Amino acid sequence: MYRFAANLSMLFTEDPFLDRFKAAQDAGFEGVEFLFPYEFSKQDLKARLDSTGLEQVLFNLPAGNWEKGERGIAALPGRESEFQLSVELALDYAEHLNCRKLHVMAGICPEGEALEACFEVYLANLAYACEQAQSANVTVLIEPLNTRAFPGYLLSHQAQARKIIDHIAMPNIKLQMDLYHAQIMEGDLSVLIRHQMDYVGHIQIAGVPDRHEPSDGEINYGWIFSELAKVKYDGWIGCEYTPKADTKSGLGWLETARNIFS
Ligand SMILES: O=C(O)C(=O)[C@H](O)CO
Ligand SMILES: [Mg+2]
Repeated sequence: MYRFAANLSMLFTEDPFLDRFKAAQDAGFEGVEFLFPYEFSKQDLKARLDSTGLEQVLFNLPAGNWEKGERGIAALPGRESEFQLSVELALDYAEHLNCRKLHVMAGICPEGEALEACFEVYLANLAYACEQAQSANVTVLIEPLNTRAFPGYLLSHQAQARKIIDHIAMPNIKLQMDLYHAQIMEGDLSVLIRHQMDYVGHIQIAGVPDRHEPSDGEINYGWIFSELAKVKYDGWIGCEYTPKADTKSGLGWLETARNIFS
């Protein structure tokens, strides 16, 4: 049966980052994910995992200059050697944290660059990342992001991601199916769940349209969780949302989900 992971980049932000692991454990989570671990030492992160018994489920490769608006470098021509170094760094952290999933962000095609050139670089970089990750028993994830929150991002639809996965044709590239993004871009989530789970390596959830708790907004997650149970999804569900108020008071939905589906 699937398990819920707390995304520490968005949850428990009432606490300093390294204290969020204990907060997640106290709230009953069994795993954590986050965007970028690199400002912290592997040792400090590992110590939090060891002391809480939490599993490190996922994190992202370095994604360029986030403050300057970069959202990944995998598809950026001329940044290939930077990308290769980012793969090396991420795999080093992944090994230390015993993390088996890494999200490779594509990026936003720069002004003046042809989309075809960006896609070519993207495919070559993904193949490189998969080759490096395979010996480390790590799965590379690609995630379509919605164009409202991520204007210009190279990957925005589930079918696009499936085509890329088929093209790379390696066993350790999978889809990071974030239902928040999928609902905004295409909806029809039940059919996506029923027909594309062979591609899925990780799922994330949040309410739509405001990316608050799953209990907030237009998605009926009670229905979604039962659909995931029907297809026997037994991976992780990353809780990647901005709490409406504070994290703890917004966790009632998780209690309900656990009572029904665990
Ligand atoms: O924003 C998301 O949904 C993600 O999961 C990316 O990793 C970071 O933006
Ligand atoms: Mg996501």
